[in-house]
Amino acid sequence: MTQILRTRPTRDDWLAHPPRATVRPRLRPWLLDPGSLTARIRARCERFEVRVVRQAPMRPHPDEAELLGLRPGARAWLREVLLLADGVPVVYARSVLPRHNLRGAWRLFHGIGSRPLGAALFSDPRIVRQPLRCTRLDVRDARYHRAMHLISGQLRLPASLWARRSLFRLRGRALLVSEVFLPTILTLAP
Ligand SMILES: C=C(O[C@@H]1C=C(C(=O)O)C=C[C@H]1O)C(=O)O
Repeated sequence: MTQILRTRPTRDDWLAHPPRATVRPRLRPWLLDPGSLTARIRARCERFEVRVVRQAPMRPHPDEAELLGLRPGARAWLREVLLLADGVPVVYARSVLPRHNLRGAWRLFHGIGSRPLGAALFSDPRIVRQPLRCTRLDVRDARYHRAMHLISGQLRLPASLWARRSLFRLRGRALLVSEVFLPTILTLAP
């Protein structure tokens, strides 16, 4: 019998609240904090660093495209970074911006370089964050494998990783930011 792997997570797998039964208590504040993840990490380490892994036009994950109202297969601007606390990767983050949103107000996205996106997002009162959603990524999801690839040799990944995401809107135009928490996030104070 051929096993049909559903591509997941689909939209309905992203939850408004992390389930108490499956999310470790120390991880919950990281999934739920509506503030800047950059600021939260910075407050818990000596040296914070954004390592830009890729910033280029790419096809987003199907559920990302759906959330951004892009037709399947459409390309968008993808920014992938690792956030490091005292030299250790603690988050794999990916931000997706529809290319037609790149002009105008979201042009900040283009030139941000290795400065943390969050610093720009949370300093502009015109930018509104939509509610956070979270999910557990496992080997069925390309983002799990991407995180695995990016930190291969540095960390051993568990069978699944919790992630959160939210839309940021500026003049109605959306940017999707997703943050995958690596096991090392638990070495920081909750
Ligand atoms: C949205 C934020 O920006 C962080 C920094 C990012 C970047 O520099 O690409 C991406 C995602 C976030 O973890 C934040 O700090 O909350």
